[in-house]
Amino acid sequence: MAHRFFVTAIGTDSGKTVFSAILCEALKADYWKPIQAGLPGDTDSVRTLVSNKKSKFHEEGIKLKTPASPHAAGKKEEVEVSLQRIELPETNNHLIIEGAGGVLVPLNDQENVIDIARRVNAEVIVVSNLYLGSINHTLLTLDWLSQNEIPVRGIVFNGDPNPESQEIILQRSGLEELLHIYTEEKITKKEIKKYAERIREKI
Ligand SMILES: Nc1ncnc2c1ncn2[C@@H]1O[C@H](COP(=O)(O)OP(=O)(O)OP(=O)(O)O)[C@@H](O)[C@H]1O
Ligand SMILES: C[C@H](N)[C@H](N)CCCCCC(=O)O
Ligand SMILES: [Mg+2]
Repeated sequence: MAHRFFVTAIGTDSGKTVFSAILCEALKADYWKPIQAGLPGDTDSVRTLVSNKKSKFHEEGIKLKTPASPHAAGKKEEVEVSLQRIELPETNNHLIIEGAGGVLVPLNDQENVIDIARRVNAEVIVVSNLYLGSINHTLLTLDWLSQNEIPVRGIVFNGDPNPESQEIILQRSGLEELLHIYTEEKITKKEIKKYAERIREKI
């Protein structure tokens, strides 16, 4: 059966795009960014990082130039940002869907980015970082997802190891660590392939 994963994180610039490229490469999956705020977009980045020929890169759902929260970018550019305007692309392949920022980033006055995951019935993967303060940001995110009955497939750590942080996050959440992406000098096709090998057996 084709997997449908929604990649979220504890914030912005957390490594969602990097991890989405890894997962696309591991599963030869398609990629889709339903809401892009800020250009050039993540779809171009993932396209340049993925090596396999099967992955397709779908047109973004809503594209905004302003690098801001989608609700603010939409207001500024006078574009309606809403769930209703976002349509799941057609594919029989696995699909990796990348959110924007974290779970409660607003699309508008009522809707949030995580509502996209709910609407398309995708399994959520949370990218967590390991800076001081990230335990709280991660546990708040996971607690909100659990309280709202949104299933989480697992956690991906991105950054320099911090065993105390990683252990307490895994222990409190009861979730599986799917992958640890270390801080690399540069993220290129080579690094993406290396991590794709590591996650393939876990997914
Ligand atoms: N492990 C890593 N090693 C080196 N650079 C990294 C690593 N993870 C992320 N980066 C770099 O950090 C920047 C932010 O990462 P990324 O674009 O994946 O974040 P994001 O969560 O997708 O952000 P957004 O919310 O804008 O979609 C990028 O330039 C990326 O190449
Ligand atoms: C511009 C950025 N790279 C993302 N596209 C959008 C991040 C929105 C974050 C909103 C917030 O949590 O304050
Ligand atoms: Mg991104």
